[in-house]
Amino acid sequence: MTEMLRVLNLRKVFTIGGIFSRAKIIAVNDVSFEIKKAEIFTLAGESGCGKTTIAKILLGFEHPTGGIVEYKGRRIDNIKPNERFSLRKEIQAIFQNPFSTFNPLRKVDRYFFEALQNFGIAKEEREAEKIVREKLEAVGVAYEEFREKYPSEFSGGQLQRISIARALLTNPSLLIADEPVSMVDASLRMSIVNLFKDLRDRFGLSILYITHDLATAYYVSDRMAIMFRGEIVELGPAEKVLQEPKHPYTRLLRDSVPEPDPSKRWTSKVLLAEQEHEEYLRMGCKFAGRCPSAMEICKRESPIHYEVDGVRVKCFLYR
Ligand SMILES: Nc1ncnc2c1ncn2[C@@H]1O[C@H](COP(=O)(O)OP(=O)(O)OP(=O)(O)O)[C@@H](O)[C@H]1O
Repeated sequence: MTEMLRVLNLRKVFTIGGIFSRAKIIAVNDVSFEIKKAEIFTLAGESGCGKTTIAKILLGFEHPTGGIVEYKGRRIDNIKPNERFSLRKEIQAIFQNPFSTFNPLRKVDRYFFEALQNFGIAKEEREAEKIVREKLEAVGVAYEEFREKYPSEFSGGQLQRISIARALLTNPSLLIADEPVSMVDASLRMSIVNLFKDLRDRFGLSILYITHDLATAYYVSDRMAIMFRGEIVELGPAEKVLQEPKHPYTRLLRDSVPEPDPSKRWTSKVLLAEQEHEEYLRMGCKFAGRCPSAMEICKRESPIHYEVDGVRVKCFLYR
Protein backbone atom coordinates (compact mmCIF):
# COMPACT_ATOMS: atom_id res chain seq x y z
CA MET A 1 0.00 0.00 0.00
CA THR A 2 1.44 3.35 -0.96
CA GLU A 3 -1.15 5.51 0.78
CA MET A 4 0.05 6.66 4.17
CA LEU A 5 -2.64 9.13 5.13
CA ARG A 6 -6.10 9.73 3.77
CA VAL A 7 -8.24 12.69 4.72
CA LEU A 8 -11.81 12.62 3.48
CA ASN A 9 -14.36 15.47 3.68
CA LEU A 10 -12.76 16.82 6.84
CA ARG A 11 -14.70 19.57 8.60
CA LYS A 12 -14.07 21.61 11.73
CA VAL A 13 -16.47 24.22 13.03
CA PHE A 14 -15.45 26.58 15.84
CA THR A 15 -17.91 28.68 17.79
CA ILE A 16 -16.59 32.11 18.59
CA GLY A 17 -17.88 35.06 20.61
CA GLY A 18 -19.96 35.26 23.78
CA ILE A 19 -23.53 34.22 24.56
CA PHE A 20 -25.04 37.26 22.80
CA SER A 21 -22.78 37.40 19.80
CA ARG A 22 -22.11 33.79 19.00
CA ALA A 23 -20.82 33.01 15.51
CA LYS A 24 -19.50 29.95 13.75
CA ILE A 25 -16.27 29.67 11.82
CA ILE A 26 -15.96 26.73 9.48
CA ALA A 27 -12.18 26.57 9.86
CA VAL A 28 -11.91 23.42 7.74
CA ASN A 29 -14.57 22.70 5.14
CA ASP A 30 -14.83 19.50 3.14
CA VAL A 31 -11.08 18.97 2.89
CA SER A 32 -9.85 15.81 1.16
CA PHE A 33 -6.32 14.76 0.27
CA GLU A 34 -3.99 11.82 0.65
CA ILE A 35 -0.27 11.50 1.33
CA LYS A 36 1.64 8.64 -0.23
CA LYS A 37 4.65 6.80 1.13
CA ALA A 38 7.86 8.80 0.66
CA GLU A 39 5.98 11.84 -0.50
CA ILE A 40 6.25 15.47 0.59
CA PHE A 41 2.76 16.91 0.49
CA THR A 42 2.28 20.60 1.22
CA LEU A 43 -0.69 22.51 2.54
CA ALA A 44 -0.10 26.12 1.61
CA GLY A 45 -2.08 29.25 2.18
CA GLU A 46 -2.03 32.47 4.10
CA SER A 47 -2.44 32.75 7.84
CA GLY A 48 -5.88 31.71 9.12
CA CYS A 49 -6.87 29.46 6.21
CA GLY A 50 -7.13 26.34 8.37
CA LYS A 51 -3.74 24.63 7.95
CA THR A 52 -2.90 24.31 11.64
CA THR A 53 -6.40 23.13 12.48
CA ILE A 54 -5.89 20.24 10.05
CA ALA A 55 -2.52 19.43 11.66
CA LYS A 56 -4.13 19.47 15.11
CA ILE A 57 -6.85 17.08 13.98
CA LEU A 58 -4.29 14.69 12.48
CA LEU A 59 -2.32 14.76 15.73
CA GLY A 60 -5.43 14.20 17.85
CA PHE A 61 -5.31 17.64 19.53
CA GLU A 62 -8.67 18.63 18.02
CA HIS A 63 -11.73 16.55 17.20
CA PRO A 64 -13.13 17.00 13.71
CA THR A 65 -16.77 18.07 13.37
CA GLY A 66 -17.06 15.72 10.41
CA GLY A 67 -15.10 13.63 7.94
CA ILE A 68 -12.65 10.78 8.13
CA VAL A 69 -8.90 10.46 8.71
CA GLU A 70 -7.21 7.16 7.87
CA TYR A 71 -3.62 6.25 8.61
CA LYS A 72 -2.29 3.19 6.76
CA GLY A 73 -5.88 2.23 5.97
CA ARG A 74 -7.07 2.47 9.58
CA ARG A 75 -9.47 5.13 10.80
CA ILE A 76 -7.83 7.36 13.41
CA ASP A 77 -10.16 10.33 13.81
CA ASN A 78 -12.25 8.54 16.42
CA ILE A 79 -9.71 6.45 18.33
CA LYS A 80 -9.37 6.31 22.13
CA PRO A 81 -6.60 8.17 24.00
CA ASN A 82 -4.70 4.94 24.82
CA GLU A 83 -4.59 4.03 21.11
CA ARG A 84 -3.19 7.49 20.38
CA PHE A 85 -0.01 6.61 22.27
CA SER A 86 1.08 3.96 19.80
CA LEU A 87 0.14 6.25 16.95
CA ARG A 88 2.41 8.94 18.38
CA LYS A 89 5.35 6.73 17.50
CA GLU A 90 4.25 6.63 13.89
CA ILE A 91 3.10 10.21 13.36
CA GLN A 92 5.53 12.78 14.68
CA ALA A 93 5.42 16.55 14.47
CA ILE A 94 7.68 19.56 14.50
CA PHE A 95 6.51 23.11 14.97
CA GLN A 96 7.34 26.66 14.08
CA ASN A 97 9.42 27.68 17.08
CA PRO A 98 12.02 25.15 18.20
CA PHE A 99 12.76 27.29 21.28
CA SER A 100 9.25 26.71 22.60
CA THR A 101 9.58 22.96 22.01
CA PHE A 102 12.32 22.69 24.64
CA ASN A 103 12.33 24.03 28.20
CA PRO A 104 15.12 26.65 28.38
CA LEU A 105 16.23 25.33 31.77
CA ARG A 106 16.62 21.74 30.63
CA LYS A 107 19.45 20.24 28.63
CA VAL A 108 18.24 19.20 25.21
CA ASP A 109 19.79 15.71 25.29
CA ARG A 110 17.53 14.81 28.27
CA TYR A 111 14.52 14.97 25.96
CA PHE A 112 16.10 12.42 23.67
CA PHE A 113 16.94 9.87 26.34
CA GLU A 114 13.56 10.36 27.98
CA ALA A 115 11.70 9.78 24.71
CA LEU A 116 13.67 6.59 24.01
CA GLN A 117 12.82 5.34 27.48
CA ASN A 118 9.13 6.34 27.41
CA PHE A 119 8.53 4.68 24.07
CA GLY A 120 10.48 1.57 25.16
CA ILE A 121 12.90 1.98 22.24
CA ALA A 122 16.18 1.62 24.17
CA LYS A 123 16.70 -0.39 27.35
CA GLU A 124 20.09 0.86 28.37
CA GLU A 125 22.18 3.98 27.92
CA ARG A 126 24.70 2.66 25.37
CA GLU A 127 21.92 1.54 23.07
CA ALA A 128 20.16 4.90 23.52
CA GLU A 129 23.31 6.83 22.70
CA LYS A 130 23.78 4.85 19.51
CA ILE A 131 20.25 5.74 18.37
CA VAL A 132 20.68 9.40 19.30
CA ARG A 133 23.95 9.58 17.34
CA GLU A 134 22.26 7.97 14.35
CA LYS A 135 19.33 10.40 14.34
CA LEU A 136 21.54 13.44 14.82
CA GLU A 137 23.74 12.26 11.98
CA ALA A 138 20.62 12.08 9.77
CA VAL A 139 19.98 15.81 10.35
CA GLY A 140 23.61 16.89 10.14
CA VAL A 141 24.35 17.63 13.82
CA ALA A 142 27.38 16.14 15.59
CA TYR A 143 26.67 14.29 18.85
CA GLU A 144 29.63 15.94 20.54
CA GLU A 145 28.22 19.40 19.77
CA PHE A 146 24.81 18.44 21.08
CA ARG A 147 25.64 16.81 24.42
CA GLU A 148 25.03 18.59 27.74
CA LYS A 149 23.73 21.78 26.14
CA TYR A 150 20.78 24.03 26.86
CA PRO A 151 18.45 25.21 24.05
CA SER A 152 19.90 28.74 24.16
CA GLU A 153 23.32 27.37 23.20
CA PHE A 154 22.05 26.49 19.74
CA SER A 155 21.05 28.70 16.83
CA GLY A 156 17.42 28.57 15.64
CA GLY A 157 18.36 26.54 12.58
CA GLN A 158 20.41 24.06 14.61
CA LEU A 159 17.66 23.64 17.19
CA GLN A 160 15.10 23.02 14.45
CA ARG A 161 17.37 20.28 13.06
CA ILE A 162 17.61 18.85 16.56
CA SER A 163 13.84 18.86 16.96
CA ILE A 164 13.62 16.96 13.65
CA ALA A 165 16.13 14.43 15.02
CA ARG A 166 13.98 14.05 18.12
CA ALA A 167 10.94 13.42 15.94
CA LEU A 168 12.89 10.67 14.14
CA LEU A 169 13.70 8.77 17.35
CA THR A 170 10.57 6.63 17.07
CA ASN A 171 11.14 5.85 13.37
CA PRO A 172 7.91 7.53 12.30
CA SER A 173 6.31 6.97 8.90
CA LEU A 174 4.75 10.41 8.78
CA LEU A 175 6.19 13.75 9.87
CA ILE A 176 3.92 16.76 10.22
CA ALA A 177 5.96 19.94 9.90
CA ASP A 178 3.88 23.03 10.73
CA GLU A 179 5.65 26.19 9.52
CA PRO A 180 9.04 24.66 10.41
CA VAL A 181 11.16 27.31 8.73
CA SER A 182 9.24 30.52 9.27
CA MET A 183 11.35 31.42 12.32
CA VAL A 184 14.61 30.26 10.83
CA ASP A 185 17.05 32.66 9.16
CA ALA A 186 16.26 33.10 5.48
CA SER A 187 19.73 31.87 4.53
CA LEU A 188 19.17 28.57 6.36
CA ARG A 189 15.62 27.88 5.26
CA MET A 190 16.51 25.99 2.10
CA SER A 191 18.98 23.79 3.98
CA ILE A 192 16.22 22.68 6.35
CA VAL A 193 13.74 21.93 3.60
CA ASN A 194 16.54 20.13 1.77
CA LEU A 195 16.74 17.92 4.82
CA PHE A 196 13.09 16.93 4.27
CA LYS A 197 13.94 15.76 0.77
CA ASP A 198 16.86 13.81 2.15
CA LEU A 199 14.72 12.12 4.83
CA ARG A 200 12.10 11.27 2.24
CA ASP A 201 14.69 9.66 -0.03
CA ARG A 202 16.80 7.92 2.61
CA PHE A 203 14.09 6.63 4.94
CA GLY A 204 10.94 6.68 2.79
CA LEU A 205 9.44 9.21 5.20
CA SER A 206 6.17 10.88 4.25
CA ILE A 207 5.98 14.55 5.16
CA LEU A 208 3.08 16.93 5.52
CA TYR A 209 4.67 20.34 5.08
CA ILE A 210 2.48 23.21 6.24
CA THR A 211 3.55 26.66 5.15
CA HIS A 212 2.60 30.08 3.88
CA ASP A 213 5.91 30.30 2.04
CA LEU A 214 5.37 29.38 -1.60
CA ALA A 215 9.08 29.56 -2.44
CA THR A 216 10.07 26.68 -0.14
CA ALA A 217 6.81 24.88 -0.95
CA TYR A 218 7.69 24.93 -4.64
CA TYR A 219 11.19 23.71 -3.93
CA VAL A 220 10.35 20.83 -1.59
CA SER A 221 6.88 19.50 -2.44
CA ASP A 222 5.95 16.57 -4.60
CA ARG A 223 2.30 17.58 -4.53
CA MET A 224 0.61 20.49 -2.89
CA ALA A 225 -2.77 21.92 -2.00
CA ILE A 226 -3.63 25.60 -1.87
CA MET A 227 -6.09 26.48 0.88
CA PHE A 228 -8.38 29.46 1.10
CA ARG A 229 -10.81 30.09 3.96
CA GLY A 230 -10.89 26.49 5.14
CA GLU A 231 -11.15 24.92 1.71
CA ILE A 232 -8.71 23.38 -0.74
CA VAL A 233 -9.08 25.39 -3.93
CA GLU A 234 -6.35 23.70 -5.98
CA LEU A 235 -4.43 20.44 -5.57
CA GLY A 236 -1.89 18.75 -7.78
CA PRO A 237 1.82 18.30 -8.57
CA ALA A 238 3.65 21.28 -7.04
CA GLU A 239 5.24 22.29 -10.32
CA LYS A 240 1.91 22.41 -12.11
CA VAL A 241 0.11 24.23 -9.32
CA LEU A 242 2.73 26.96 -9.07
CA GLN A 243 3.90 27.22 -12.65
CA GLU A 244 0.48 27.02 -14.30
CA PRO A 245 -1.93 28.02 -11.53
CA LYS A 246 -5.55 27.47 -12.50
CA HIS A 247 -7.55 28.88 -9.61
CA PRO A 248 -7.69 32.70 -9.60
CA TYR A 249 -6.65 32.67 -5.94
CA THR A 250 -3.57 30.53 -6.65
CA ARG A 251 -2.66 32.98 -9.42
CA LEU A 252 -2.95 35.88 -7.01
CA LEU A 253 -0.76 34.11 -4.47
CA ARG A 254 1.81 33.06 -7.01
CA ASP A 255 2.09 36.61 -8.29
CA SER A 256 2.75 37.88 -4.77
CA VAL A 257 5.90 35.74 -4.36
CA PRO A 258 8.94 37.98 -4.52
CA GLU A 259 10.92 36.83 -7.50
CA PRO A 260 13.49 35.99 -8.69
CA ASP A 261 15.12 35.26 -5.31
CA PRO A 262 13.49 31.98 -4.21
CA SER A 263 15.00 32.14 -0.74
CA LYS A 264 13.03 35.26 0.09
CA ARG A 265 10.03 34.78 2.27
CA TRP A 266 6.65 35.27 0.76
CA THR A 267 5.46 38.05 3.01
CA SER A 268 2.83 40.01 1.18
CA LYS A 269 -0.48 39.77 2.96
CA VAL A 270 -2.92 39.42 0.16
CA LEU A 271 -5.97 39.45 2.36
CA LEU A 272 -7.08 41.80 5.05
CA ALA A 273 -7.88 40.42 8.49
CA GLU A 274 -11.28 42.10 8.61
CA GLN A 275 -12.30 40.33 5.44
CA GLU A 276 -11.61 36.98 7.03
CA HIS A 277 -14.84 36.48 8.90
CA GLU A 278 -17.03 37.74 6.09
CA GLU A 279 -15.28 35.43 3.64
CA TYR A 280 -15.59 32.41 5.91
CA LEU A 281 -19.37 32.98 6.03
CA ARG A 282 -19.77 33.75 2.35
CA MET A 283 -22.24 31.67 0.32
CA GLY A 284 -21.00 30.34 -2.99
CA CYS A 285 -17.28 30.58 -3.72
CA LYS A 286 -15.45 32.19 -0.80
CA PHE A 287 -13.11 34.00 -3.17
CA ALA A 288 -15.88 35.43 -5.35
CA GLY A 289 -15.84 38.85 -3.63
CA ARG A 290 -12.38 39.65 -4.98
CA CYS A 291 -12.05 37.28 -7.90
CA PRO A 292 -11.31 39.02 -11.22
CA SER A 293 -13.10 36.19 -13.05
CA ALA A 294 -16.18 35.94 -10.82
CA MET A 295 -19.46 35.06 -12.52
CA GLU A 296 -23.04 35.22 -11.23
CA ILE A 297 -23.04 31.56 -10.28
CA CYS A 298 -19.93 32.02 -8.08
CA LYS A 299 -21.91 34.23 -5.68
CA ARG A 300 -24.77 31.74 -5.35
CA GLU A 301 -23.19 28.29 -5.41
CA SER A 302 -20.06 26.69 -4.08
CA PRO A 303 -18.15 25.02 -6.92
CA ILE A 304 -17.25 21.34 -6.83
CA HIS A 305 -13.70 20.20 -7.61
CA TYR A 306 -13.04 19.85 -11.32
CA GLU A 307 -10.20 17.69 -12.66
CA VAL A 308 -8.14 19.74 -15.12
CA ASP A 309 -4.89 18.46 -16.58
CA GLY A 310 -4.06 16.32 -13.51
CA VAL A 311 -4.97 19.11 -11.08
CA ARG A 312 -8.08 19.38 -8.88
CA VAL A 313 -9.55 22.89 -9.03
CA LYS A 314 -12.52 24.22 -7.09
CA CYS A 315 -13.66 26.83 -9.59
CA PHE A 316 -16.58 27.28 -11.99
CA LEU A 317 -14.18 28.44 -14.71
CA TYR A 318 -13.53 24.75 -15.33
CA ARG A 319 -17.14 23.51 -15.46
N1 LIG B 1 -9.73 27.13 19.00
C1 LIG B 1 -10.26 27.98 18.13
N2 LIG B 1 -11.41 28.64 18.42
C2 LIG B 1 -11.97 29.48 17.53
N3 LIG B 1 -11.47 29.73 16.30
C3 LIG B 1 -10.34 29.10 15.96
C4 LIG B 1 -9.67 28.20 16.84
N4 LIG B 1 -8.55 27.73 16.22
C5 LIG B 1 -8.53 28.32 15.01
N5 LIG B 1 -9.59 29.13 14.85
C6 LIG B 1 -9.92 29.93 13.66
O1 LIG B 1 -9.96 29.04 12.56
C7 LIG B 1 -9.39 29.64 11.40
C8 LIG B 1 -8.24 28.77 10.90
O2 LIG B 1 -7.14 28.85 11.82
P1 LIG B 1 -5.77 28.03 11.65
O3 LIG B 1 -4.91 28.33 12.82
O4 LIG B 1 -6.09 26.61 11.38
O5 LIG B 1 -5.18 28.69 10.34
P2 LIG B 1 -3.70 28.62 9.76
O6 LIG B 1 -3.85 28.58 8.28
O7 LIG B 1 -2.94 27.52 10.38
O8 LIG B 1 -3.09 30.02 10.20
P3 LIG B 1 -1.73 30.29 10.99
O9 LIG B 1 -0.63 30.06 10.01
O10 LIG B 1 -1.86 31.74 11.38
O11 LIG B 1 -1.71 29.38 12.17
C9 LIG B 1 -8.98 31.05 11.81
O12 LIG B 1 -10.02 31.93 11.48
C10 LIG B 1 -8.84 30.93 13.30
O13 LIG B 1 -9.06 32.18 13.91
